[in-house]
Amino acid sequence: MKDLFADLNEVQKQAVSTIEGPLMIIAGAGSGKTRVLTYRIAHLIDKGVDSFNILALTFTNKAAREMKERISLLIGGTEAKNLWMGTFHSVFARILRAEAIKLGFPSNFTIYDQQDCINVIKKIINELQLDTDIYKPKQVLGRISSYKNNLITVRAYFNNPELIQADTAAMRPKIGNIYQAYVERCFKSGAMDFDDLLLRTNELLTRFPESLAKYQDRFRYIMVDEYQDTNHSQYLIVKALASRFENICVVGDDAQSIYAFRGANIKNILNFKKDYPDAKIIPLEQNYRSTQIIVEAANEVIAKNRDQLEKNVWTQNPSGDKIPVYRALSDADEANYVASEIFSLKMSQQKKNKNFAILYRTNAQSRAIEEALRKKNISYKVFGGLSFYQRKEIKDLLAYLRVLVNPKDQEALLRIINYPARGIGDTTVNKLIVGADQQQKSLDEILNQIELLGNSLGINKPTIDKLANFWTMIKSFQVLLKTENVYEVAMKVAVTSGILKTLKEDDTPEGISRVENIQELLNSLQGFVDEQTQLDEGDSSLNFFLENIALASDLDSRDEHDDKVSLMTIHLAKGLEFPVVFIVGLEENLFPSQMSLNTRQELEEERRLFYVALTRAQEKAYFTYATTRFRWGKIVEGEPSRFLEEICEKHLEILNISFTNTIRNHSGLNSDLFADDFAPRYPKSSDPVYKKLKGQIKPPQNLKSISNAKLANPVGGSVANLKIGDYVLHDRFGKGKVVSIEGDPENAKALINFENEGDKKLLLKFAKLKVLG
Ligand SMILES: Nc1ncnc2c1ncn2[C@@H]1O[C@H](COP(=O)(O)OP(=O)(O)OP(=O)(O)O)[C@@H](O)[C@H]1O
Ligand SMILES: [Mg+2]
Repeated sequence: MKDLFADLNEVQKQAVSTIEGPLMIIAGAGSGKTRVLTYRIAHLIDKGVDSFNILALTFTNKAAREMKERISLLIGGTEAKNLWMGTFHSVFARILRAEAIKLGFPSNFTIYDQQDCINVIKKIINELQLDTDIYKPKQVLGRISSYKNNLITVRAYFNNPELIQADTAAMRPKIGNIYQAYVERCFKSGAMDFDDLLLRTNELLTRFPESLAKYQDRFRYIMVDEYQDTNHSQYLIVKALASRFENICVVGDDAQSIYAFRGANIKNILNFKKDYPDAKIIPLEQNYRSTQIIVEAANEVIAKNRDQLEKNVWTQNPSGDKIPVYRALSDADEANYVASEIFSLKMSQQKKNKNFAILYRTNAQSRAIEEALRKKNISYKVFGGLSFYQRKEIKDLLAYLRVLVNPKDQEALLRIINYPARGIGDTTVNKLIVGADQQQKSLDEILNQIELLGNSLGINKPTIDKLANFWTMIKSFQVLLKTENVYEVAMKVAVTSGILKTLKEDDTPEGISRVENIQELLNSLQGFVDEQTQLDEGDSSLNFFLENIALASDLDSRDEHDDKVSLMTIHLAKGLEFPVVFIVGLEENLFPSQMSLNTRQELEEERRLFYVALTRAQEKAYFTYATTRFRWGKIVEGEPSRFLEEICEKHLEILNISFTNTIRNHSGLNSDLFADDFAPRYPKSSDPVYKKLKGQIKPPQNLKSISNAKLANPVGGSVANLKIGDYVLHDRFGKGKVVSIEGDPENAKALINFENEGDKKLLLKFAKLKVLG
């Protein structure tokens, strides 16, 4: 056991050793809040608190995993295993699984992602014959989400004339009706959306005192990181759970509250003292992350905000380099500058790709940067954006799996009922939906009796047969699920449903990459099965796999061993740190965003976002802006962001760079430079910059063009020739010896005896094996 206190300063020690009673740590960026939380948990366990009684809520599941690992290292042993740590959504999804029946939901309820929710809303808007230009589905969903996060149920909505009036005044009087239909439909489908995971937890804790008592008793020590970004619903859950023992510790930074648009409520910080009058409040002011210049520049910007708690963040770190400001002539120029700078720092300072982050305000900005990095052969990973699990082919296969677990999941069922095409048209589907509504049944109940009911629903015999065949197939997969592991079942689904066959018929590069994606999903299922069988109490159910996917944020896939430059929006970068950070697109109307210029509060949130971005940097930060940028299909001109002007010139190194990146002027006269931006500038249509920009508008090349032959056996030749008695090396299981091989060459499986992991049966097609001979 390590001396926990050796790694902490005096104030941090005080925070870690205060274990009883309410405690709030409100402190600046990089001052060790997350570190204190980690050490505090280790200290609690060291003091004899059962890890079973500790709950810690983090911003991402990855952050929770890392904290757990750190705690294990600090205290040794396996105690940290029992800790409940994760995001609000994943922790309370787990609780709801156990308690769902009480709320009228099946325990295998589906978790709808945003796309599922939007699909449901679109259908409702359509059925109510409303105009989607007025009732924009995404906006309607946002509205419903904000009601839910403020615990305004449908009934509460209709009892609140003010809300109804507000929606009516916004020319959307039917929002309440959509909300009502939406909630009913989700309930009928046995599905919860993200907001429901919190709303239903609140319902559970309020309606069922015995459940409240049970979890209060269990979670005797509660900790919340990034407290500034909790919403009302989360606040109430924490408050309810903590009300018995009041051992609650929240850490946060009001200057980093950046999720107001999603309902985060900064008042939660201000109310803490009211809720717990005895609360101890500890400020941390020493920043350990960044150079002096970065800390001072960040302080200067945030000082312009009126709504903030007084703080004095300082650091003993070296003063560091000034922050270069690069004025680019276009987004492509900006991207090339960033890529060249990364390239040269890698050369001159032996930096690794993973030491760099490029942060931007909107996802769309990544495209130009990606292109520039690709040209320089710098590997990168884009976080956010369209995640792997949202791709059509992946959602299709997942929809089959969802129906197996929860046949009431109507979104999933409608997605696959005629995919791949099996002659069940929209008219038939509508008849099924109408029939189900009339008979107060769910679609799966109708399908269960389709041979009996089909006729009365006006469906002809051949179509009834098709429906019956489809449903028999689904049932047969469900039976399989009882005996086979989830990988085997998914493989069977992909083949038998015809998904793989249909995708393989398309031999364009896009089609091939879809097949690859399906194989990647199957790989991850195999990985999941392997991983769960290794854990003593692993839950290897399909349900658990699907839940992990539904709750996974893209950030969870960040791998420290992956040497890649990180590209992400600033919102995602919260809590992270990188040696070198580029903040790009520092232009008025982009950052601060155009949408935020209406009120002081909105502008202040943008400024906090800037503060978050800059304080991610440890050794060096860069600012860039472009005087012209390709946005919304046209070229727009940009002025430097006001945030640049809020930083004292002495912290900046103004680079006056020509288009070719050669001449640098280190004059430091940023005001001159900014003045220059009011002068007429590029582009004119005859201008080379304009032409260059236009040249960029090509659709992105699909880089994957792997032949079908390779797809059929992605492992290549070596494993194909595997013999009994060969020694092999597996990524995770280590060294082993082949005991037997079975099955046809396409689907051969080998039983391998691993030195440390014992016997495992692996499908050679996917197993990452190296033959040692
Ligand atoms: N007492 C200390 N001695 C040495 N390093 C420290 C100390 N406290 C914190 N650090 C380091 O400083 C960095 C910032 O710490 P941490 O991430 O905990 O700060 P934070 O307050 O949570 O930041 P943010 O506001 O960005 O979430 C980390 O690399 C951490 O290991
Ligand atoms: Mg932190």
